[in-house]
Amino acid sequence: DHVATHPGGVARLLHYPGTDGLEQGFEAAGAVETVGIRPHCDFECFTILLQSQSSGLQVLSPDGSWVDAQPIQDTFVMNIGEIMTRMTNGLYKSTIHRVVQKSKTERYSIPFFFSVNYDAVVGPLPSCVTAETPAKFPSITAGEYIIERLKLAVRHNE
Ligand SMILES: O=C(O)CCC(=O)C(=O)O
Ligand SMILES: [Fe+2]
Repeated sequence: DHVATHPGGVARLLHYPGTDGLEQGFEAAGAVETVGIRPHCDFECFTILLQSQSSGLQVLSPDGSWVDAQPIQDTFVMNIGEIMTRMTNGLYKSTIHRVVQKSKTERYSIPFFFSVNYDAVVGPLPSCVTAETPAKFPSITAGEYIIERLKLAVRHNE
């Protein structure tokens, strides 16, 4: 529709080398911090992820446990991003996920982050705002929001 006439889109080409020897005692070794990607939500509207047949991607379940998103041949994983959460006023929740590379097999993945137009103002859609659930997020352009989140992520990794 009108917020996706010239949408932003970014793809990452990721390679996680095999981690020989980390399979046992992985968590104890504190390797979660160093091999893979820390827990995060994607910022954009949604993500389409292609992953090789080596596992590693995990999704945080509402009960607080990490669930393996086992690769399924010829399928993509879709993640809801934070812009979608904001547009739906929290109804569609962005998924917290991480990558824990503890396999001897190397892993490749290609996430494609689909944003709406960077100059589109995103905020809770009128159909998602009611008297019982007032707007939980201010409106902001998608581009400004993504820059803000990227800056935070960079600061976090310092
Ligand atoms: O490599 C993966 O499977 C996930 C990558 C990811 O979550 C990200 O780049 O935001
Ligand atoms: Fe991600």
